[in-house]
Amino acid sequence: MNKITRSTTTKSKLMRNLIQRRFGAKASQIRIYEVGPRDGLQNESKFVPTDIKIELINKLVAAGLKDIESASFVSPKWVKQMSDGVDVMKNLKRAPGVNYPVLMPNLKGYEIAKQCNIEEVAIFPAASEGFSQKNLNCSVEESLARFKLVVDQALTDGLRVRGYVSCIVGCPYDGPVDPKAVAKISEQLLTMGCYEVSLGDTIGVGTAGSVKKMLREVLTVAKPEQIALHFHDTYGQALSNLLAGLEFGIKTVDSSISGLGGCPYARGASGNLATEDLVYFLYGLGVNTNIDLVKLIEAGRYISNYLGKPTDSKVNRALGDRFKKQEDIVKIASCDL
Ligand SMILES: CC(C)(COP(=O)([O-])OP(=O)([O-])OC[C@H]1O[C@@H](n2cnc3c(N)ncnc32)[C@H](O)[C@@H]1OP(=O)([O-])[O-])[C@@H](O)C(=O)NCCC(=O)NCCSC(=O)C[C@@](C)(O)CC(=O)[O-]
Repeated sequence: MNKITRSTTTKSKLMRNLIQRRFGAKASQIRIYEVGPRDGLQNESKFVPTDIKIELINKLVAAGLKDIESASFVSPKWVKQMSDGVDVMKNLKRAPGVNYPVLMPNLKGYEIAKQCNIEEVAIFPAASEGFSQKNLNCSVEESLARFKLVVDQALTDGLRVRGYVSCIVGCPYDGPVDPKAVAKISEQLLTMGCYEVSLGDTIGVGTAGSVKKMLREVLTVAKPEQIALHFHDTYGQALSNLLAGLEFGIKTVDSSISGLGGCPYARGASGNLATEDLVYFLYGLGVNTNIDLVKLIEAGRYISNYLGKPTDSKVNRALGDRFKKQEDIVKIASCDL
């Protein structure tokens, strides 16, 4: 073994050891939950035709993603972009081993979604009253009562249910959010029967400091393996917030292809953490995600080109067309240059 290869191998081993000490032995099992086809597209004003939505989902599957939130069944009067959920889910050819969850605000959405052979549903109360009123047209308490009906029915039908909590740090209408309120809703969702609670920094105001404070409270009522992190990158804090969250042993991360995303009812919100940036970041930590970054970048370009705007993923912009092989990108990310 020559000197350079030896030093590279030693560096990789050191990196793996560091990660295992810092993030636990199973850091390599981080699960990426892709929200691009739902959260990513719901905020786009130009209607994306069903076949483009389906092609995007297929490209994400080809890149290796295993959990892809594919549609929402909300009122078409509220979010027109998502009004073709039935067509998306009925025409999508499901790949084995891939989970295609869908989001809904009430039993009506559940009943429509149920016609589409779904296996997992997502519900989305907020930790703040102001956002609940704007996004769901009801109080937090009323929303929880509606969501309970969805959960009860879904569990009776043998489906899995994921719960989001929106506005985990700040609300565009009420300002700062008390971590205790986030913990309370998280606990209620778990008690209802959600297998996982995804903590959404809807407007991306969180910092590593505020996210840690919030997580300390939430983890008094939930185990790290019941929690997912969902960061919008409005203030450029998503990756540092994620690093803070990984230190608590959380192993599921939401992200959106090309950094698309945002809620039409959250003033000032921008896109989610970009999946390309997340995968690059994880490869840099020595975490093998089994995602093909070349194909992921291609998926990001596909949807950005369709939308006629540049990608919001910095990694996609930086790597672009320069690399055709996955191993070359992984080398850059892990500094094995
Ligand atoms: C909850 C409602 C429906 C209340 O809205 P409303 O106007 O109070 O409800 P309604 O019961 O009076 O219904 C109004 C109309 O919508 C119909 N309707 C009612 N429900 C459905 C349904 N499910 N599917 C299809 N149609 C539906 C209903 O039948 C009626 O039609 P009409 O009789 O007038 O012809 C509305 O506020 C809504 O749909 N909100 C959803 C808004 C949304 O999708 N926001 C984005 C997702 S949340 C998010 O992105 C955050 C997250 C999850 O990513 C995490 C994070 O980032 O923090």
